[in-house]
Amino acid sequence: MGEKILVTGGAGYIGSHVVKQLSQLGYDVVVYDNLSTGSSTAILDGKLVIGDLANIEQLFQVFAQHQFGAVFHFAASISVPESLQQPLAYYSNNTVNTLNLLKCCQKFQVNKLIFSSTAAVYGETNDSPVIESAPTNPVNPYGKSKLMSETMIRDYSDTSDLKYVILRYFNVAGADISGRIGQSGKKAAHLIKVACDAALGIRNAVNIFGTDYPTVDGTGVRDYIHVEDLASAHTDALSYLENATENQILNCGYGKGYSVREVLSSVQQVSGVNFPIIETGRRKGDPACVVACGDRIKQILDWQPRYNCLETIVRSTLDWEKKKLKHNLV
Ligand SMILES: NC(=O)c1ccc[n+]([C@@H]2O[C@H](COP(=O)([O-])OP(=O)(O)OC[C@H]3O[C@@H](n4cnc5c(N)ncnc54)[C@H](O)[C@@H]3O)[C@@H](O)[C@H]2O)c1
Ligand SMILES: O=c1ccn([C@@H]2O[C@H](COP(=O)(O)OP(=O)(O)O[C@H]3O[C@H](CO)[C@@H](O)[C@H](O)[C@H]3O)[C@@H](O)[C@H]2O)c(=O)[nH]1
Repeated sequence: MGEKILVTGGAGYIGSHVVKQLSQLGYDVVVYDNLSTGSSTAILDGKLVIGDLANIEQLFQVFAQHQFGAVFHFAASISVPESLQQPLAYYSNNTVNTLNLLKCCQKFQVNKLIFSSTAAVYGETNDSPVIESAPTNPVNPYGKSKLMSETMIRDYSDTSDLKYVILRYFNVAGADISGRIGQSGKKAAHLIKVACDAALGIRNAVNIFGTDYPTVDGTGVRDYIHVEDLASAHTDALSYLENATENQILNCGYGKGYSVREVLSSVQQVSGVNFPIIETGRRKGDPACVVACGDRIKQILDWQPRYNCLETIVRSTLDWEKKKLKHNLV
């Protein structure tokens, strides 16, 4: 067996894809997850400990039981609109619970951390594509809660042996290429998933949130990254940390933006269903355009994305949503 790795939130959408790839590489994985949005069936390999990061005593026990070589920290609450309604819940789950995890790393001398951050830390930015050194001005509690976590990680690292890679994900979509896992969270309302649901008749229509943005066609522009490529960025980050002398903050995106209309048209074309589209007002907290400069991650980690194509991303999401429908998993 390889090095022992702790994966918080490994029963969730992105975490489960990383657990799969880590196991394929021979790592010995322990998932710590409260199953609030994740599912035990998403863990294809490795051991699951059901527990909440707020329960620091249980977390201490897990660290005491295993000698972890590294920690991947995915567990969090992830909905921007929900964070605007329940900011304190987001600061508790995303910021305070990251502090709990850092206390465990300190107590048990675990010195490698890979943290799931987000493009939401940049907020409204005039830069497109956005580089990692751009100002961080998050416009919603979700983004702020993640930026606070980044700050704690950086400050703790400055005074300890902790080495970290903070990965700032852009818009994650798609599913396991072999069709075994994908996004299952009931509250997930990401654009590509919602559009696939409409194509499959699970919902009647798709709302476009805002048509008056200063973008190519007035709708929001985002950089969509396939979850398999995002997962391989994590295993590359772990390899990097094996010999790292420097910490890294890296964007995870392809550097190409698509508007909401372009995404909807791709889903209609791939599915062959012209579901209704309703133009509505802007959603609070949404920036106009968020596109990564993805040069640094390729340079530092030698990351080589394999699924950099909107149609591929849409097709794999649609296949997964079809499978969920067929097996009554919706
Ligand atoms: N999905 C995206 O587009 C996206 C974009 C940027 C960043 N991220 C970040 O990636 C990470 C994973 O997101 P995801 O899309 O896989 O979400 P997800 O909801 O599918 O996964 C989160 C997992 O964490 C678990 N969890 C939540 N709170 C917990 C707690 N207190 N204790 C133990 N387990 C807990 C959930 O049960 C779930 O399994 C998050 O940190 C998120 O902020 C996601
Ligand atoms: O029914 C919908 C859903 C979304 N959108 C638009 O589609 C774009 C993408 O929205 P969505 O898929 O909800 O993702 P974001 O709000 O961009 O946020 C995602 O991407 C961020 C990083 O960029 C992550 O931090 C968040 O966790 C993740 O939800 C935005 O312009 C939305 O306004 C619609 O028009 N209609």
